[in-house]
Amino acid sequence: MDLMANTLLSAGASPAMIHSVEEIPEFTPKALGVCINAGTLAPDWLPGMKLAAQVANQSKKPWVLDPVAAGGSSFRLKACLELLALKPSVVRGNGSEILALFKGCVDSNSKGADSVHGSSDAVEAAKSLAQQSGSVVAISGAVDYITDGDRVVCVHNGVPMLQKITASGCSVTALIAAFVAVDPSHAVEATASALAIFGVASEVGMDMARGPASLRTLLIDSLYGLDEATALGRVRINRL
Ligand SMILES: Nc1ncnc2c1ncn2[C@@H]1O[C@H](COP(=O)(O)OP(=O)(O)O)[C@@H](O)[C@H]1O
Ligand SMILES: Cc1ncsc1CCOP(=O)(O)O
Ligand SMILES: [Mg+2]
Repeated sequence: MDLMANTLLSAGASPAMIHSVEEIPEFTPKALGVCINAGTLAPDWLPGMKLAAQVANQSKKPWVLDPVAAGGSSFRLKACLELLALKPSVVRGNGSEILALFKGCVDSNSKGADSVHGSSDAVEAAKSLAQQSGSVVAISGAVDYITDGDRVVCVHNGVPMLQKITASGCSVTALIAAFVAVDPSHAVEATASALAIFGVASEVGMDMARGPASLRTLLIDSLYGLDEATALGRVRINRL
């Protein structure tokens, strides 16, 4: 939650981390976008997540799902599939998470929040999942893939060290929610842009980082200080 909120603040967004069902009906309509993250899922939390998705839908606000470790347990997979059925604008996961959602079964090789698959292993699953769900599906990894079931856009920014920072994936999903909030009718473009900008910030930070802990800090600083020339000069996006 710390890294997610600070990522959003650095990028100029205004985060609020809300859990309670008492607050969600009043709070959610005020937000321009919602991010629902399954990371620390518990039975007590699931009703709030579903309610937030429903209120976002009623308020015509985009919402984005991060199905953290979806293949890790039956409870988690069922919850993520129920959330996906509530029609997020975008679902962003790593290769293993997108494959678990597509196959609808737990993964006996699951490493939990970390992927055991490359992002390219999940491209066909992501296309089918996007067609079935109506959501834009993004797979993160060495190359990020974003699809609406028809187009596939690739983002080549980022550094491998991001895998050593917990919640880097969660944070880029939050950034996707902020970008989609700005341009809800172009969810593919907004998602690719968020992934590219997060990747560029990590590349800039990596020039001075000594390891994951310093990169974590430099990532936030780089995102905050990113200028248009650096962003446009370093973004690498193409079509598959
Ligand atoms: N090998 C890599 N090279 C460059 N960027 C990467 C690599 N692996 C992950 N990333 C980037 O790290 C961020 C988090 O992605 P990922 O590690 O796949 O998510 P998660 O933490 O949910 O598993 C994304 O912005 C992604 O592009
Ligand atoms: C390690 C862990 N366990 C539950 S949530 C979480 C963070 C996962 O974050 P990310 O998918 O961004 O690495
Ligand atoms: Mg993750």
